Amino acid sequence: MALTAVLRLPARALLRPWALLRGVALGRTEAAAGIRNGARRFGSQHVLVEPAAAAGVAVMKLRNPPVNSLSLELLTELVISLEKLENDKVFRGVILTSDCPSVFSSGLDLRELCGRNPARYAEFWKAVQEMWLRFYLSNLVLVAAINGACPAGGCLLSLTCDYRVLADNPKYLMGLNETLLGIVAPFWFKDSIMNTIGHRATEQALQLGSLLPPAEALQVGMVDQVVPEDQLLSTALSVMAKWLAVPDHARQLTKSMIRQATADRLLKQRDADIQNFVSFISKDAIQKSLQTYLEKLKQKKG
Ligand SMILES: CCCCCCCCCCC/C=C/C(=O)SCCNC(=O)CCNC(=O)[C@H](O)C(C)(C)COP(=O)(O)OP(=O)(O)OC[C@H]1O[C@@H](n2cnc3c(N)ncnc32)[C@H](O)[C@@H]1OP(=O)(O)O
Repeated sequence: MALTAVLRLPARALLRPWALLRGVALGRTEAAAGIRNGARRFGSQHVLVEPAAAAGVAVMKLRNPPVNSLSLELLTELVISLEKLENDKVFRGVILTSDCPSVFSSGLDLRELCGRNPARYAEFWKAVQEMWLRFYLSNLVLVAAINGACPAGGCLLSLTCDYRVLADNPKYLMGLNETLLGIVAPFWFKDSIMNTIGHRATEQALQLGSLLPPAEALQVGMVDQVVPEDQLLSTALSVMAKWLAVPDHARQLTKSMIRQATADRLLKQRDADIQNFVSFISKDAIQKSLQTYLEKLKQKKG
């Protein structure tokens, strides 16, 4: 960033060196535009973060076109962006949404699950674990504004949030559909959904790999609200206002009391979970099933 541009920055940006780094990542024009509007805006290649109209609230947008598949890069950038917001005392809540049309996130990037070597699988899985742990245990209030399809890992990401609002569109299917790919959702995916929709509903949803349309997702409790698409952000902001009316320390301790035990199950066996993943995903039969699924997805268009 040129010295003249630095000098034009407001004092509060200079007090936060990472705010300058964001500017570098965004490119000078975009960063400067954000600051000129009085709004601090930052981002990385795949995650855009901008302050919402409400004080203390940031909107975090996934932007890994075309379908926000959760690649190693996107997972890493999500964790870094959340950490930056947690370290910036200005922010108390985050609205998580998508910058890609009609898809919130297509789940884990299938290209990360096929044809890679064991070391890369291990690195990728560590990043999936890290994303889940950091979002699930975040001190901030996280509200998911789900503006598109939300299968598998995308659903998992939304389940880390404190509240989910889904836009009412029959194409916006949501759920943990791993079994339909011939793979198995690990225990902490299962814990996330079971803590949200309960034991019986999980037995069905997880074994069947159900992808639910909005009305059914609401009925089973996978989301807390379904609203017309043009009201998604305003609803997320109203929900956020309600959650932010509670004193942070009391809410944070309560959240941790409810969620820590679930997170500890993974924390106690992170390495074993990575080894399980690597040996499972490396099996010929699993690779074949994933390749077939990926090819079907590609052929869908033709
Ligand atoms: C004993 C126990 C041990 C346990 C050990 C662990 C086991 C492993 C656990 C792994 C858990 C996995 C979790 C996952 O998240 S797997 C990913 C599952 N995701 C899906 O099934 C969704 C697939 N995608 C779709 O259904 C559609 O793409 C979607 C509805 C999201 C959007 O549809 P749309 O029509 O808008 O777009 P297209 O389908 O045309 O897709 C556009 C291009 O994007 C590619 N694509 C789609 N999804 C993915 C993906 N997840 N990863 C990579 N690429 C993806 C698609 O192929 C198109 O590509 P092309 O343009 O090249 O054709």
